Amino acid sequence: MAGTINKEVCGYPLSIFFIVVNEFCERFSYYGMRAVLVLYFKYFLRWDDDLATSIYHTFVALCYLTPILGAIVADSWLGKFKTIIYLSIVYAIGQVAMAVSAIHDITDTDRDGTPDNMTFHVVLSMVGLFLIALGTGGIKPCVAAFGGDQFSDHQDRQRRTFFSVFYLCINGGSLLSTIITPILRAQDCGIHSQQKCYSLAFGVPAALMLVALVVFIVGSGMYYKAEPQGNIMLDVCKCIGFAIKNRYRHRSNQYPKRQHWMDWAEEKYDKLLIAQIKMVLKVLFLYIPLPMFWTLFDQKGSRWTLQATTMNGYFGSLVIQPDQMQTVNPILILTLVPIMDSVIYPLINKCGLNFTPLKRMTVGMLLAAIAFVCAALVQIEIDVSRKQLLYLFISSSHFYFFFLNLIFRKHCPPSHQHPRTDDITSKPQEGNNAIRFVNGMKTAVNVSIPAANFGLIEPFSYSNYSLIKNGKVTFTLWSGSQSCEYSTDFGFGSSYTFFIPSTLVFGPNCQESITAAEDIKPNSVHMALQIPQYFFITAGEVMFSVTGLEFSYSQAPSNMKAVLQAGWLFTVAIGNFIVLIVAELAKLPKQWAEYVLFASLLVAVCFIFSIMAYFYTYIDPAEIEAQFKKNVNEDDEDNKHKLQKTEVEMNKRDSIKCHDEDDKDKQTKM
Ligand SMILES: CC(C)C[C@H](N)C(=O)N1CCC[C@H]1C(=O)O
Repeated sequence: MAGTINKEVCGYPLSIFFIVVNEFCERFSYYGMRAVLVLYFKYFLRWDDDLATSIYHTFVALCYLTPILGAIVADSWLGKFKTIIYLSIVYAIGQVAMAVSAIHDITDTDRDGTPDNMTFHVVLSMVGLFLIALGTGGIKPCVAAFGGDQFSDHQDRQRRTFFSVFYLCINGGSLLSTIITPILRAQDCGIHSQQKCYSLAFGVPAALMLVALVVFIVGSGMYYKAEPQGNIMLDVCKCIGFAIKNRYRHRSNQYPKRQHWMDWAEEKYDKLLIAQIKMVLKVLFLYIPLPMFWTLFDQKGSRWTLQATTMNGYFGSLVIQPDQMQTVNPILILTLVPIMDSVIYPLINKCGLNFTPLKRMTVGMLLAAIAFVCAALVQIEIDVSRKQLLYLFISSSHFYFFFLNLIFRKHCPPSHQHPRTDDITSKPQEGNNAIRFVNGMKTAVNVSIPAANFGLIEPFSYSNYSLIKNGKVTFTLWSGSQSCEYSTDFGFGSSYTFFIPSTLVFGPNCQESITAAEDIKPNSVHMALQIPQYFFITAGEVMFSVTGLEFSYSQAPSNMKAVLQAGWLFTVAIGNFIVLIVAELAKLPKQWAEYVLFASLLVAVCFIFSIMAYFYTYIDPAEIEAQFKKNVNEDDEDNKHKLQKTEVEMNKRDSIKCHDEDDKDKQTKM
């Protein structure tokens, strides 16, 4: 950061305050919008589950692919500062487009609460998502690298702390927004008719993105802004291309070997550029095994959440929904990052162990593998409890149906004596409870709750199953003008059949008259058992991801800092793709076996990575670049001297020649 005067507070450049606040707001915006996106697709745009999931994952993957674009623009053309400003504007426009696309009143001409021109909403939201992916991905590598740029070469320790604080901000922002936006979405809003408020759930992230932009601009006067160094990526590609071609041209044994294949570009390209490309390639090569970490990490949003749906979420009086378990990750990040930085790493140092960045990343991968072993153990526990429940279910249902048949035979005309066979045999999805009613009365009964209507149940018949959430539910039973209420509490993943007896007396409540048969017991394995797996994956993330972020910065040449950050984020994108592929291909009969398979794969990859890391030599790019520049200057001096010498000699020769010619002239004249 030569030549910049930057205000410092406690040894840290003041400018980084604006950068971390910007990151906090940006991550709030991104994760907040993402938290309600699938529900928006499903309930607002009315897409089916498959389409909603595919578009969601495509969007997430795109967000981690666009960093390459942003990095190229920043390092080669606009510089990081301008790239962040321009792409943040694109990003904010995208968020506003999303918020507008979720206002149902815009096309609700008949005012029935549903949009009448769905194409408008779909097109606007897709344009919005594209702009968001471009913006969030584009600025992500630039913001991290721009933050790193604010430190001088001697501020290594401060820069490391910056990357930790940066990670804390990412997770602080995401934690807050994933709690807040679902609450906003659940509100009712609208001009002509009230609907779930997706526009507010997207509007608040849009506002936060504008705040992020303003905060970043306010800090403008304080930043160190490294100048872009021309179309560096084009030069890099050309240089690599030339090295390969030149090597191929000189493949015969008669040409002496060169130390590195990139040295074959020496005939045409600057030695500094070749050295810089070597630095980048070395790090990129090291990145090859890394997507496997993200493949495991990203499954906490899918497989682990599905696992939570088969568990019991009652924490005392607090009920945790399966998808809320994911917030354990950012919560743990907020506690583990400071503990690692101020206790664990210094302790390891004190023990005389050199815990290098690559060693930390290796341990991080191992911790993620342990997390998956924990997930497998929890899965085995769930499977065992389910087997017991299934056994209970089968044995109790035998008695139960025997009992029902007796009643039917006694009360039903022969034409109605058809006990149904489509009884539920497996646990309901997503932690819901499957409920049905049997009407033992001679008159039809209507049963309803605010969220579902079981319809009119004919005498001596069953209703269909309805899925309802956990918690206390009050059913209202109607027969003609008479009604009564029946309340009960549900856990997660159970199934009940409620029997309305012929002797039911309607009154204010019919609590005592209705009997419940438990077809499938509620989930018995507690969600708290997932905490160890969350702990290990998050501890792994702190060691792997925070370190990787800093490593990518510190090992990158000055003109390719953002590019290498983009390379790092690219490993996240590939990890996401692998999850998509695996979800399609891996059809292991047992879920716990799949977890063990992933853990083993990561251990294998980790082993390969540790070998690669062993051969990696840490460099100080600034020092190498300075050395090259010095050499070039010295060469320039040498060249100048040589040139001067040559000029003098040439002049001498010329004057001798002139003298000779003068003499000749003189002689001829004579
Ligand atoms: C999934 C959490 C909300 C965020 C996660 N702990 C995290 O910080 N990241 C996941 C991918 C990289 C990083 C991020 O930059 O968002």
